[in-house]
Order: sequence, then C-alpha cells, then structure tokens
Amino acid sequence: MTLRVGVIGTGAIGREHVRRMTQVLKGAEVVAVTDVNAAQAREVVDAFKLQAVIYENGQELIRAQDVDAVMVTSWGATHEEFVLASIAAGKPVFCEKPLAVTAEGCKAIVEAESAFGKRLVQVGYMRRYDRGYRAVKEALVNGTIGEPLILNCAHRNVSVPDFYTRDMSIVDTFIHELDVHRWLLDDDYVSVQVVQPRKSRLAGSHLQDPLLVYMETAKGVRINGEIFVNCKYGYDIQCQVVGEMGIVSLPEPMSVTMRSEAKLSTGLLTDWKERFIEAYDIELQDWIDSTLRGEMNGPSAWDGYAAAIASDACLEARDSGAIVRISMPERPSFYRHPSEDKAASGIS
Ligand SMILES: NC(=O)c1ccc[n+]([C@@H]2O[C@H](COP(=O)([O-])OP(=O)(O)OC[C@H]3O[C@@H](n4cnc5c(N)ncnc54)[C@H](O)[C@@H]3O)[C@@H](O)[C@H]2O)c1
Ligand SMILES: O[C@H]1[C@H](O)[C@@H](O)[C@H](O)[C@@H](O)[C@H]1O
Repeated sequence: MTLRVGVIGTGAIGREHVRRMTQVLKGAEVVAVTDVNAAQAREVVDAFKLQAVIYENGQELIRAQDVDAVMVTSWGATHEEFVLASIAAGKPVFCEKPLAVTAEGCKAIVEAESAFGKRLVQVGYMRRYDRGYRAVKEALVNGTIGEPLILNCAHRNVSVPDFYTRDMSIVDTFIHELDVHRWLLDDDYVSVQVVQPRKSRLAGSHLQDPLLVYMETAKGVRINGEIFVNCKYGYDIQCQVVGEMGIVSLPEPMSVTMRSEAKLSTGLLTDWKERFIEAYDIELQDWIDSTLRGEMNGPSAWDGYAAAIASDACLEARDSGAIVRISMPERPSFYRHPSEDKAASGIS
C-alpha cells in the first residue's frame, strides 16, 4: 500500500522531506505540492521528477481526493491553519515544528483533534528519533547515572537568514530543546528565567544573541541552556545530563580524526540537514508506516502544545527579566502513547 502525500511548503525542509520520501524511504508517494512561491514548487516537482499536481494553496491541496495525508513544511506561523484544516478533512498530518507559534494555537489543535476522536497529528520533533538522544534516554531510564540532577545544553547555528526574527531563537530554535528535554527527563517544566549576556557583534542588530535559558522541572532538575544562532564556527548541539552517580552526554557526530600539516583535528558539521539526517529518515519512515496502519506513533499535538506553553513562558521571561512560572495542564488520556497502554495492560 502507498501513502499518497500532499506537501505544503517546498522550501528547505519541505524539499528535503520530498527527497527522502521519493529517493530514500518506502511506502509514500508525493502526489501534490503547493508553495506561495510557485516557482519553488515547480522546481521541486522537476528536480525529483514527481507526478504531482501543483495546487494554488494549502486548503485546495488538503481537500484533494487523492491526498491521503498532509505534510506541513511551510513557515511556522502558517502551521496552525493547515493542521486544523487537515483535521477537519479527517486526514493524517505531519507538521514540522512548531505545531503553532503560540500555546493558544496549539490548544485549538488539541481540542479539534480530541473532538475528532482519533489521533491524526504528528509533530516534527525528530530528535526523539536520533540515535544519540535515544542512547542518552536509555541510560536515564536504566538508572545508570542515578536520578538526573542537572542538564546542560547548547543549540548553536552558524548563522540565521535575514527573515529570522527575535522570537524565533525560542519558538523556532530552542523549541527543539523544549520538546526533547521533557521527553528525555520524563518531566515537565515549572519555571524559566532568560538572561541576556553580552551581545555578539556578529548577530543581526534586531537579535539578542546569545541567550541563556535557566529552567526548573517538576522533579527539581535544573536546566542550563544556551541559544547562540550566529556562533559562526559550526552547527553544534550539546546535551549533558549530570546524575547522582555519573554523567551522560550526547555523542558528537561521527567525524574522522585527521593528522595533517602539524595539526590534529576533527571536522564539525555546519548544517542541521546533515546533523540529524538519519533521525529525519527514521522519523518519516515511522510516520509513513504508522499512518498506513491507521495509527499515529510519534510526537503528538499534546507534545506540540506542551513545548509551546514552555516557549510562551520563555518569551515572557526574556521580555520581563523575571522568573516565570510554567503550569502545564494534566495530559488527557486521549494523548497516552500506545506503548503506555500496552504497558498498563501487561502487553509488551
Ligand atoms: N525539524 C527540523 O529540524 C526543522 C528543520 C528546518 C525547518 N523546520 C521547520 O520547517 C518549517 C519550514 O522551515 P524551512 O527552513 O524549510 O523554511 P523555508 O523558508 O526554507 O521554507 C518554507 C517554505 O514555505 C513556503 N510557504 C510559506 N507560507 C506558505 C503558505 N501559506 N502556503 C504554502 N507555502 C508557504 C515558503 O514560500 C517557503 O518556500 C519551519 O516551521 C521550521 O521551523 C524544522
Ligand atoms: O535554529 C534552527 C535549528 O537548528 C534547525 O534544527 C531547524 O529547526 C531550523 O528551523 C531552526 O531555525
């Protein structure tokens, strides 16, 4: 069986996901695309020799009879509208992060999906599929370092495009950490403080870069986070958990050690596409397979909502300079993961 997918937004990641669905993964065919930049949509159709209809807009694509499932890879502020329309059409939808740019927008999605009565939404938090993060999670679950006490992390980009706004360092960049740390620690956030250190002269004048984010979780873990989106030297994602009996760290991406010209060196990546290439592949294959089975397996609309509640609080903390309390509503049973239900019933 083949999942016929319609892609809304054929920019950087939309193009990448079309490439992997067309050339790498099994079980999906891209039958429809749309982009406000029509030339961009045409370029992708031609580059991958797609037998796909180019639609005027996302709403028309979602309504198309032959589109079984929707992929939303347009700009963050447009996600909410397209995810809501997909739910209204009863179609499974993979939405790149963020699910919506505010918690209120995510809540509307959670309510629409719950009213529909079946999970349709997966959010593109691909780090949960990354082998490195999974190994860190496994060490935590196995209790190898005892209970986690402190988490140190950094999210560094070489640079960001001109359209990157001040809020995006939180709602578009640190949102990955906001999701993956909840998942890693199996915990929720209770407070956040955002501190603005000396500003880099190499960041756009409208940006405050870098930023430091201090969070506390319900179990009392302290998170020290750094966001630095014009760090210039590489794409560098760090995560280290200090526990009662040891430390577990995210592995560095594989890179050869070079001895040359009187130097010992290893390369650093510069591009997010390469850094998480395997995680994106595994994530989308899982989405295709579970959607074909009529299930939804990956990060849910609830996870998207939880990350957005935290990112709203980060923005407030950045602007006020105060420690902002975060209160997470209780997760409804509708959003229990299928594996939790199996565990509860004793099925492994
Ligand atoms: N999971 C990840 O690691 C990851 C990586 C990159 C991007 N993203 C997310 O994916 C989204 C897109 O990011 P990008 O880097 O590909 O941006 P991009 O600007 O390269 O591409 C976005 C595309 O969407 C199109 N678009 C915008 N509004 C539209 C609309 N209403 N209808 C149809 N097309 C529309 C634009 O013309 C553009 O071609 C963002 O939300 C971003 O946060 C996620
Ligand atoms: O800061 C960027 C992140 O490092 C990437 O992983 C993408 O999510 C991209 O959209 C963000 O702008």
